[in-house]
Amino acid sequence: MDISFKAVSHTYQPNSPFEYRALKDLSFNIQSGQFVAIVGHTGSGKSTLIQHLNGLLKPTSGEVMIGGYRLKAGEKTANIKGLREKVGVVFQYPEHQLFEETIEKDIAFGPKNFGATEEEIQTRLPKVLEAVNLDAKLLDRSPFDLSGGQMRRVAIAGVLAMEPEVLVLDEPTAGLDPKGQQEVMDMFYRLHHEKGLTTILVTHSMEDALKYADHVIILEQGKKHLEGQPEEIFVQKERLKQVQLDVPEEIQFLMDLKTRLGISITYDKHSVDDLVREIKAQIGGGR
Ligand SMILES: Nc1ncnc2c1ncn2[C@@H]1O[C@H](COP(=O)(O)OP(=O)(O)OP(=O)(O)O)[C@@H](O)[C@H]1O
Repeated sequence: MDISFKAVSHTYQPNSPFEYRALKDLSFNIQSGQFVAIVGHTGSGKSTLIQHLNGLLKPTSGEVMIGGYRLKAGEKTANIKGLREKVGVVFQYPEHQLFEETIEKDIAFGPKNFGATEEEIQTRLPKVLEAVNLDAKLLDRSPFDLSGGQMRRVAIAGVLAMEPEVLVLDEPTAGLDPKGQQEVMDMFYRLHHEKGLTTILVTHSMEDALKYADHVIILEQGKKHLEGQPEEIFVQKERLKQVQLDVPEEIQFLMDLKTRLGISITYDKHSVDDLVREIKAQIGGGR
């Protein structure tokens, strides 16, 4: 689904002493099928932004379009349930929201709520278990018997079981060890391509944004600071520094190669082997 924000502002608790303008005149477009990273410091408005994607929040002014669904102040969104079915949100620490007595019931909760039949649920279950790499033998167990990493997979399976078209991920790897982080991100990346999803990832990791996203939006105090393709955005060291963000390690490495050794390699999601080959070619290092 195409998504657009048109001059969106969001003010919390308006006309009260606690009034806070968390989004300020924000405009951008996301095309169906894109993998977008939203990056920004604590308090820059990332969570506020993503809550507009499934109608948990509405703009105070401006307009959000998600496919054919419109969110606008003073206007009732037609069929908001349909929107929530199509936009799956994996909130931070989603395992905290598990509550059913078995894993099967927890995964089935969302689809059931949206009217999926028992038969449909039984067809979806093996697929989502496979996607998150969970053993079907666990279905009758309590989610609370599992490890933290497995509990998160159950929670993610519950979102996938809704068969969303748009997947919104709010820091999905927070609190996982490095191996778990990579597994979870690789899983989302695979799903994104296999299912032709539109994916919106909120992250603090410049490396993840570089590795997985094809479009990046950097927020600062509720405003758009930078937007574009990762390889355009992440070379802008000074602009990133203004908002206390660093150039991702891989890009910094390529920049250092250029300034220190005169080796010029354009960023292109290299594997280590590709990189070694290119460096060798430039320094005349033979095979
Ligand atoms: N319910 C609320 N009432 C008042 N202010 C709020 C509310 N929720 C968030 N804010 C404020 O809005 C600003 C943006 O918050 P938001 O959670 O969107 O930022 P964020 O970029 O997601 O931060 P983090 O990385 O810490 O999750 C913050 O200054 C926050 O204090």
